[in-house]
Amino acid sequence: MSAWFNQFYAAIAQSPLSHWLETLPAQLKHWQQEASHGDLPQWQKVLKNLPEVSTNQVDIVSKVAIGAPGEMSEGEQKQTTHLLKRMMPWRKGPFNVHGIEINTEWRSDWKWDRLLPHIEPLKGRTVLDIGCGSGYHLWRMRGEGAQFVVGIDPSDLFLCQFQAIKHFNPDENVHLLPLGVEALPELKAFDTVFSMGVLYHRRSPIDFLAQLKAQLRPGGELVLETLVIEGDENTVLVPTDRYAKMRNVWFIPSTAALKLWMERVGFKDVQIKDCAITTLDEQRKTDWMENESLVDFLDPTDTSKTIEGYPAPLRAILTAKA
Ligand SMILES: Nc1ncnc2c1ncn2[C@@H]1O[C@H](C[S@+](CC[C@H]([NH3+])C(=O)[O-])CC(=O)[O-])[C@@H](O)[C@H]1O
Repeated sequence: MSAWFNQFYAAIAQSPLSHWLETLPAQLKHWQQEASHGDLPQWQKVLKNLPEVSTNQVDIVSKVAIGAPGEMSEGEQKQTTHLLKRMMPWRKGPFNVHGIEINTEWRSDWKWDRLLPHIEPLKGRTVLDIGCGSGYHLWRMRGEGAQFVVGIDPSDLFLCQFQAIKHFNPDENVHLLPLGVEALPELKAFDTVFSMGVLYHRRSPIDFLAQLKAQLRPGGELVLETLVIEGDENTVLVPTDRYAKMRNVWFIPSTAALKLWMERVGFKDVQIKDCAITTLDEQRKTDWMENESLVDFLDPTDTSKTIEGYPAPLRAILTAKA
């Protein structure tokens, strides 16, 4: 684990991110101490047992698929499937690892397809994905030619899932750090910052937007994806309790309200690029995520509503400049 982070420190030491080294090592040391009391040691064991299989065949441009047929024996494939299943639930993907199809709860590739035509080309860019989950989109960012890709997500499980994929595709320019957005100093160094599916989990969304802006170099691009509702610039839904059975949903603005919030924190050229209802094909239960999924979160008699009676999940993609 220290090796993962040491690789990251070495990679940023001579870069515009070097000032991160003033705070990051102490934070990750603290995280390591805390995490050692949870499930992390068990997932680390899983990672240690993954077979060593190298490949030159990696497709991270049209999907995330690693390996060519025949590189992994049938026995290794069985063993790997068993080990990866010990890291369930797999939510964001899908991944194909040496023929093993990790059919995740979400078709994260569909979100990627929706946003890619609308963003500045990633070629040569240093990018940050805040709340990156298992890191599916990190690979797709690298696939678009980003030079250096960093994801942050506070979940220990998602870090380990990411490391499992990285084990089979050890790209030194793709990293995931177990941090929440609140742990970031004002880095002002990234060319593009993504944050998808996180704003509604924040109690203070305007502060969150300011934190995103503080990670960008002047002129850098924000790509923001979040739940929205229909309405004008003063429309925002604050659920009385749960939203789609999630306890931690705080603010669901209209796209017009969100645009206003972004402008109020100083973003320029804010544009609403896409708005899509989440379908039952995009988020569903699979062999790799056996818990409840979207179908269980919607009103069984009217799927335009959540089970609590709110508008069903509608997601928008906005871009803006720092
Ligand atoms: N304080 C925090 N700071 C950063 N991340 C956080 C925080 N709290 C929770 N998260 C993380 O934000 C992610 C939200 S999921 C979107 C994944 C991906 N981006 C996707 O667009 O598919 C959307 C959803 O499941 O509702 C999870 O991985 C959390 O661990």
